[in-house]
Amino acid sequence: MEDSDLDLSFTSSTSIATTSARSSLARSSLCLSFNDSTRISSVSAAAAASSTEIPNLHCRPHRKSDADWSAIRAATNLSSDGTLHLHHLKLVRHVGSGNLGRVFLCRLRDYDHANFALKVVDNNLLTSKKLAQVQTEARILSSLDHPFLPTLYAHLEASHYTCFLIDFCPNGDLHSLLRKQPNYRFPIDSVRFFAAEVLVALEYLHSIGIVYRDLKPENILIRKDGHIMLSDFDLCFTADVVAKLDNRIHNVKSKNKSHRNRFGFHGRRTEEEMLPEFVAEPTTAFSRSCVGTHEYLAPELINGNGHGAGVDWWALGVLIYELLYGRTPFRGGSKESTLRNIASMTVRFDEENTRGMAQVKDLIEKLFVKDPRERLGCARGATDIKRHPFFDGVKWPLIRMYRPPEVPGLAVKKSSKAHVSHVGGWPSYRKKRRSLWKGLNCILLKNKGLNGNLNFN
Ligand SMILES: Nc1ncnc2c1ncn2[C@@H]1O[C@H](COP(=O)(O)OP(=O)(O)OP(=O)(O)O)[C@@H](O)[C@H]1O
Repeated sequence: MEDSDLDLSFTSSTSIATTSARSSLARSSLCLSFNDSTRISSVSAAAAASSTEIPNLHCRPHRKSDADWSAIRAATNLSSDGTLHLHHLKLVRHVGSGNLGRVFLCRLRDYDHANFALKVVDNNLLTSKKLAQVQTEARILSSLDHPFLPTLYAHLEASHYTCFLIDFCPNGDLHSLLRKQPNYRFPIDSVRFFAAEVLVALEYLHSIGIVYRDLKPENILIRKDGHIMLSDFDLCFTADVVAKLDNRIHNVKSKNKSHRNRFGFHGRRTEEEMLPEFVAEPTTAFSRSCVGTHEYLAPELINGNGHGAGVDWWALGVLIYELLYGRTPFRGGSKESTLRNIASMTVRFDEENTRGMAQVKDLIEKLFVKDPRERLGCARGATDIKRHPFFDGVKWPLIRMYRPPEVPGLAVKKSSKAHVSHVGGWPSYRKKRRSLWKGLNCILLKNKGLNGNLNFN
C-alpha cells in the first residue's frame, strides 16, 4: 500500500494477510530509511536461522513461578530433545494480522489451561527490509523481562516460518477499547492508569537501550488482568545506555520537633534533602530512519536530522491526548498536512476545567516541546515525567497492584489474589477470522518442510 499523498514516497507497511483484522481503523507504521547509521545491529543469520530455540528459562526472574512458564517447562521437559517444537502447540484461533505476520491464540497440546499468542511470520513473503524488522523483533523480544512487555516463551524457526510464542492478551488493544468508550474518550483516571503503565514500560526499554518508536494505542495490548503489554518491536532501535544515580533536592518534612509557625500553629518544618535518583536514559541514542506512525511522529523524526529516545516521550504526549480526547492532536486532512502540523502547530485543548485537566494539559505541553533537548524526559528520562503533578499520588513501585479502570469493554474478573480475565470477544473480527484460519491452515499443512503440525481445534 503506497501512501500516495506523501512526498518522499514514505512506504507504509502493508499487510501480508488477505485482510488485516484491524482493517480501516488501523494506522499503519511507516518505515523510511535515510540510508545511514541507525544503530540497529542485525541479528546474525545463524541466530535467526536456529531451528527451535527456547530462551533460557531462568533468565526471566519476574515470571519464575508463573503458571504459563510452568506449563512451558513441563512440555519442554517431556520433549525428547528437551526443546519446544511447533507440534507441542495447537492453534485455537486467528486473532489478527499485521505488517509482518499473523497472530494466533494457541495452547500447549498437553497442558491446555494456559493461553499463548503465536506470531507466525512467513519469511518467503517478506522483503529484505521486513526480514530485518523480524530479526530486530526477535532480538528485542529475547531481551525483555518486564510485566508490561511480552515474555518470549519460545522462538521457533521451521522451514520458512519464524514463530514467536508470547503472552496472549485476551482484552484486545487500547485502540479498540478506546472505540468502546462514550465519545471515544477515557475518564481522566483511566488515562492516568494507562499513561503510567506505558511510562513504566518505556522507562524499562530505555534503561536497556531500546528506543521504541511505534507507540500508539494499537500497539498497547491489554492482558487478562487488565494491565498493559506493549507489542510490536520491529521498529525499535538500540543504543548504549549508562545507568547512573543523580542527586536531586527534595523537600521533606523535618524529623525535628514541631515548631510554631508565623500563624502560631505547631507544625513540622520542611527541609531540603539530597536524594539519589535512578536515571537510565539513552541520551546519546541517534538514528535517522523515519519510522513510526504519522500522527505519532515527533518533529525531529520528520525533519530527518536525527533523533533519539525523545521521540518516545513525544509519542507519550500524543497517546495521552488521544486517550483523553478520542483524537490525535495534529491530525490533518492528509498525511502530509499531519506532518506539517506536527512541525509547526501548537497543541490546542478543548475548554474543560474538570479535575486533573490543568495538570494533564501541562504534562502534554511539556512533552510537546518541539526541541527534543528541552522536552520533558529527554535529559533524565522517565524519572522526570513520573514527578509531574499529573502523576501525583501514583505509587510507582506498586503500579502492578493497581486495579485496572472499570470502563466499558474491559472485563477483568476480581479474585482475592489477582484479577482474572473475562475473555472479551472482538466481535468485528469474528467474520474474517474463519476464512483466514482456513487459509493459513491450508498453507501450513501443505508445507511438507514444516517441523511439526499446526492444528486447529
Ligand atoms: N500477544 C497478543 N495477544 C493478543 N493479540 C495479539 C497479540 N499480539 C498481537 N495481537 C493482535 O494481532 C494483530 C497483529 O499483531 P502483530 O503484532 O502481528 O502486528 P504487526 O505485524 O507487528 O503489525 P504492525 O507492525 O503493522 O503494527 C493485532 O490485531 C494485535 O492486536
